[in-house]
Amino acid sequence: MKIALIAHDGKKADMVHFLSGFKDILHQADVELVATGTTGSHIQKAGFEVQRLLSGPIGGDAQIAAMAAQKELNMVIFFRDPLDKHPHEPDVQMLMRICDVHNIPLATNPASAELMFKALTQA
Ligand SMILES: O=C(CO)COP(=O)(O)O
Repeated sequence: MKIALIAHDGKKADMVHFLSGFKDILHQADVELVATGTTGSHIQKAGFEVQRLLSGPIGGDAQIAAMAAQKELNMVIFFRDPLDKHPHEPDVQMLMRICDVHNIPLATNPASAELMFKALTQA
């Protein structure tokens, strides 16, 4: 199970808080985490093992999209900040589109992500 994690700056604390509530699942041997650069450093500091890609604005979102297109991801958690502007908005839209093209579960807020993670515990 490979899970991609991305959070805009205004949502990084929410991401760490969210993941901390699911430590048991996330520390399982068959769970791999991958994240955009800065999100990944926050996640690492919180004690999780995570593969860090480029920072979002310089291509990290695009790298995650490429992994999704190659069917390397089982799930994408992308906490977007709808109240902020992002210079790489085209990459953000592209990543979400690719998830839809390939039918990859995508959560863009903690409530949806929680439902998806709870489903994992029942699988
Ligand atoms: O910009 C992002 C998502 O669009 C996230 O990138 P960082 O994790 O590098 O901040």
